[in-house]
Order: sequence, then C-alpha cells, then structure tokens
Amino acid sequence: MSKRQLNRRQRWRIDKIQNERLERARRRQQRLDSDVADELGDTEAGRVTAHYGSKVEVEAQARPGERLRCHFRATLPQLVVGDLVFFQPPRSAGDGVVVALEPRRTELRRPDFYGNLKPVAANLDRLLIVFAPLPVPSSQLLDRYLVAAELSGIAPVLVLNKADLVDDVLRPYMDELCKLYTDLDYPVIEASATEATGLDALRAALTGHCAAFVGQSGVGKSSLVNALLPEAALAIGALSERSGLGQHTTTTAQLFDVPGGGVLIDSPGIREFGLWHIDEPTLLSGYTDLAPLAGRCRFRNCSHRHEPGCALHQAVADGRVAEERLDNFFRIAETLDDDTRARYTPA
Ligand SMILES: Nc1nc2c(ncn2[C@@H]2O[C@H](COP(=O)(O)OP(=O)(O)OP(=O)(O)O)[C@@H](O)[C@H]2O)c(=O)[nH]1
Ligand SMILES: [Zn+2]
Repeated sequence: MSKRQLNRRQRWRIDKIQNERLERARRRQQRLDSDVADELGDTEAGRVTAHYGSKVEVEAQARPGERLRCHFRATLPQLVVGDLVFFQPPRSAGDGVVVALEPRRTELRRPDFYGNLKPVAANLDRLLIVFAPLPVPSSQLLDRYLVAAELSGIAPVLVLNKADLVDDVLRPYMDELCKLYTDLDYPVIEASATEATGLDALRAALTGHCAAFVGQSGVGKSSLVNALLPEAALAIGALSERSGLGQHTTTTAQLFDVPGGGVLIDSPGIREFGLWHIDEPTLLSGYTDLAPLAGRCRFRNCSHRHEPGCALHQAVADGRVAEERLDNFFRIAETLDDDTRARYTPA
C-alpha cells in the first residue's frame, strides 16, 4: 500500500468518524428539542392570582377570568401573586403544573419571620398610596411610602380618601400637604369611598396597570377596593370556600381583574409595605428631589448635617427643595437602624 493510498484511507476513516459524530450530535439535539417541546408544548402563559403555600392559583392569559389550581416545579423560586408563568393546564380533574417563571419586572418585598426580605408581589407597576384626614396624615409617612415605591421601581399615585371629611378648617392643611407632592409631579387623586367620588379618576389610574393600595390602617383601602371592584369582596369569600383551606387564605395575597384591563393585588403583607433594610445613601436616592444633589456637596463625605457648602441645605435655602422634605429625610434616616432589624411581628 502506497503512502498516498494510506493517507486517502485514513482521510476516509476520519471523515467517516466525523460524520458519525455529527449525526450523533444532530440526533441528540433533536431529542433535546423534543424534550423541550414536550415540556413547553402544551403549556400556556398565565399569571399567579393567589398563593396557598404548596399550591398556586393561575389565570390563563388566553382566558381571563378562568383560574386553575396548580402545583409548581420544585426547581422554581418561591412564586408570588403577580408572577407571569407558563403552566400545563390540568389534564383531567387534577391540578395543573407551573413549569416556568418569567423574569419579574418589579418585586415588592418585605421581611419574613426571620428578617430576610422576601418577595410578596411581582410585576406591580403602580402603587396607590392612600391617606385621609383621619387618621391624621403626615408627610413623613407619605415620604416613606414614596421612597419605598421609587426604590422598587413602582410608579406611585397619592390618593386622598375621605374627601367628604375635608371641611373648611381642614382644607388649608390638606391643600398644603397635597401641594408638597404635586410640586414634585406626583399625581394626587381626591376620592371618597363612602360618597363614591373620585372613583372614575381612580379607575383610570388602575386601568392597564398592575396596582396595589397601600397606606396606614383605617385610611379606607378596603372601602376603596370594594367601591371600585364590588366583585373583589365576593371573590375573597368564594376563593377560601373553593380552596377548602379555610379562613387563613384571606390573609394571603389576592389578585383581582380590573374592568377595562389591569389587575389589583391586595394582601395584608402588601398593605404593610415600607422601607426595609436600607442605608442612608439608598434613602437619599429614593428622594427624587434630593437624589440629584448627592455628590454635589463641598465635602465628598458630607454628612449633610453640619458641614458648610452642603448641596441639600443650599437647595432648601434657594427654595428648590421643600424644607419639610429634607426634615423628613433626616427623621427617617434616624429610624433606619430600627428598620434594619426586622420590625415584622407574626400575626
Ligand atoms: N367618611 C368616610 N369614611 C370612610 C371613607 N372610606 C372609608 N371610610 C371609613 O373608614 C374606616 C376604615 O376603612 P377601611 O376601608 O377598613 O380602612 P383600611 O385602610 O382598609 O384599613 P385596614 O384594613 O386596617 O388596613 C371605616 O369605618 C370606613 O367606613 C370615606 O371616603 N369617607
Ligand atoms: Zn451635604
């Protein structure tokens, strides 16, 4: 056998082996593709509407209003209300299975029993911060909600509820409070859940959004939800009945469809939304009026407390920033240590 023939034979063998390898790789990829197709082939897009520990309730995107109980793959992170998922609908009488989770656009988080921040709702894009003449509102509390919303990337809307209680004596105070925020371009909606005023503006603020009401106890969040979505109150009862899990299910987050598009998420955990585990620079970055001044002080490590040439104090002196906002910033900063330790007490 000549050297040349040998080479040709060798080449032929190499080609053969390579071709076999390619063919094996092609078949392997085909098998993988069909596995994925099996996995996702009969899945549907949906949104988690309620959570019951080991199970979730999912609404199919293609069939609004139809909600199915599902298990979820153990490999998935903890699912929360508002999560966008892919799920296999139940084949017969059983439960469906959530197989994949879409990345969350926003996460609303709060500390769990151990003080670790855990998501409680996903994909919110609007936060309705409710206040009222009673309980007496404070701009410090509203600032806390606004900063928390800004830091979560959720657009806030202020809602002055119980407008029917605003008489001539209260009016100047409430107007001044509202002006503090309208000057910062935060929208303020005046409403009354009991007199059914301002509801159209609230509906408009909800439509097309994934929203939640937050605010102090007693400001009228439930009353507003009931005035806007009468079916929501009914749904809560029906849901606990259907799940057979009893009363405590009403303490988990629920999601309600808004007529005209959009959803409202409600739960005690969301209502207690607040500032958790942040440091002072982060607090500053949530103040939309103060944040652009960060780093503009004469001293790079300015504490903004006593140094000359502080950009925050200068902005107040020039009338570019409201003194009340800076005062609130300092008062909230003093409480941040308390927040770092979990304030959550189990119900
Ligand atoms: N006058 C007046 N009273 C209202 C209005 N909205 C709610 N209320 C009353 O305020 C009280 C508290 O209302 P809720 O809806 O329970 O308040 P909430 O914010 O849901 O309270 P939590 O469940 O503790 O968070 C109730 O007695 C309501 O009837 C309103 O627009 N005007
Ligand atoms: Zn400074």
